[in-house]
Amino acid sequence: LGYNYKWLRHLSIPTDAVCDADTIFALSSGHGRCGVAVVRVSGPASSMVLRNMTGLTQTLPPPRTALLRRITDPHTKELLDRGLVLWFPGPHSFTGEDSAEFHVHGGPAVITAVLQGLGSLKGVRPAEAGEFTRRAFHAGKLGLTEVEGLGDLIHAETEAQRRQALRQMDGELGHLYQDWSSRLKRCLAHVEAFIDFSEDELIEDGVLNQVDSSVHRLQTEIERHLGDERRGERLRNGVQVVIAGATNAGKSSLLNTLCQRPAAIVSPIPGTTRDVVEASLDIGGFPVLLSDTAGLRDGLDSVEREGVRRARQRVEQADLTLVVVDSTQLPTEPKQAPTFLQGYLSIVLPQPSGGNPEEGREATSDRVLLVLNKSDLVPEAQKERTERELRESLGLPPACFLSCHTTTGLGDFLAVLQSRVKTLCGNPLSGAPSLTQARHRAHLQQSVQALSQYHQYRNHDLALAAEGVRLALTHIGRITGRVGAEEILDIVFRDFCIGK
Ligand SMILES: Nc1nc2c(ncn2[C@@H]2O[C@H](COP(=O)(O)OP(=O)(O)OP(=O)(O)O)[C@@H](O)[C@H]2O)c(=O)[nH]1
Ligand SMILES: [K+]
Ligand SMILES: [Mg+2]
Repeated sequence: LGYNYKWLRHLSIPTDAVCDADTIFALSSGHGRCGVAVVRVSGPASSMVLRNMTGLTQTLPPPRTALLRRITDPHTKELLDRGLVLWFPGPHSFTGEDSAEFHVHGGPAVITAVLQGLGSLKGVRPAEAGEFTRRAFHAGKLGLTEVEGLGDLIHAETEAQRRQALRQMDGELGHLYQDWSSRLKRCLAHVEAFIDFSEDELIEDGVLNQVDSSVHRLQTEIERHLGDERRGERLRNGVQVVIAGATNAGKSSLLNTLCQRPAAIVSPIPGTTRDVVEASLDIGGFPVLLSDTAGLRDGLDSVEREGVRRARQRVEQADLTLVVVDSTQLPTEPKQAPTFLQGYLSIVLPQPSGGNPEEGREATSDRVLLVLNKSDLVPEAQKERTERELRESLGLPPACFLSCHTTTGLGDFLAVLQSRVKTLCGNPLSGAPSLTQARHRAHLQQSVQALSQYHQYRNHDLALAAEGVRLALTHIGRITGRVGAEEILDIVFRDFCIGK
């Protein structure tokens, strides 16, 4: 276990999980027909596996160097394929153990034959989901946030997601949490020293004041990290964009235009859409989960009413709502357009309950985009004057004229949409690394809460105050995996596939 032993003591992991002597193997490249498939092997028997499968009886290949070999069945010696083999002696491997790789032709029969050959060797078994990464974690090659970053990198579908995941895998988020953790440890050590030695006057009085300000600074930093309006989580999970509006405004047409396929049924019959229809989009490198919803009206039948209920629910949860308006319904006198649209918005969006109306208006502007659809049916002059009126009227969210039929105005609309989505996700490369997971958020919130326990008891019960710091430390430790419960590890590794 080498140098990792020190912090492994803090992990309540059954020792058999750490010292698993099995050698594992799995197909690490994607499933299905492909040019090259990579089969990975890790564990103490890796060198034996390599010898038996490649006929390299005397010497092993030089470390980390590809060698073209005949790959054979270990028992019958039948030729299975010719491919590249690589040898990674531990600890300089992904898992920290002796490992090997076979790069073979990606046909299903070749892969099956190689996997069967490996499985027939003694002490060698198929890997479980995430087991390679789990071994890397136990060997101290990766922290838990790095493991999660790796998982996100494997699942990243857009450019911005890839950047954020890579940053996390590189350890930036882990370092931030590690830094908080070591500062908390120092605070705890000082409080405990004060408890133990202050009566003998072996410790100066200023120590506690220092701890006070350190704890205070930490609280502020963690709270700032928490106050990111979920940008990192949004980038990781996708921005929730909901299309809403009256029946027949062209909501489903907009969904289909944006995802460039007939995902939702379009028809001139009002009340066509009932179920929420979803599509994933990549908007300028940012992930968007777009939902089309039922047109809002007092439903005629119970099914439509349920559709409207679901639509309203989606709007409430949305990061951004595209409110679609049929432009032919706009007043022909452009001066009246702002008032008309204010009224339209108040029907589509849930009414803000109390609070400052100015604030409510600002929040609406941020979370809404008006799409004035069917612009092909509106005279050019009326459009221009309406646009001018809308620009000059305060308090309305930005509005774009668009025709789903001719796609006129689509470019401008996409530019506005992209800049909104970008703001909602933040730049994954600038500033401090983002909070990316609800799991981290929960522990950080509990950590901040525990720190307020410190302040609460600081003047009358130092033992309880110290307990607050200890608790805060435990929660940060749960994020990085340094202080771990097996369930947390299970949750993290479960998200990996076999071969990772
Ligand atoms: N001229 C014109 N017609 C459009 C445009 N967009 C949609 N339509 C038509 O408007 C009608 C309603 O379109 P849908 O996309 O089904 O409208 P919806 O808002 O999803 O309707 P519901 O699901 O019933 O609420 C269809 O006949 C579309 O062809 C447009 O840009 N121009
Ligand atoms: K319709
Ligand atoms: Mg529809």
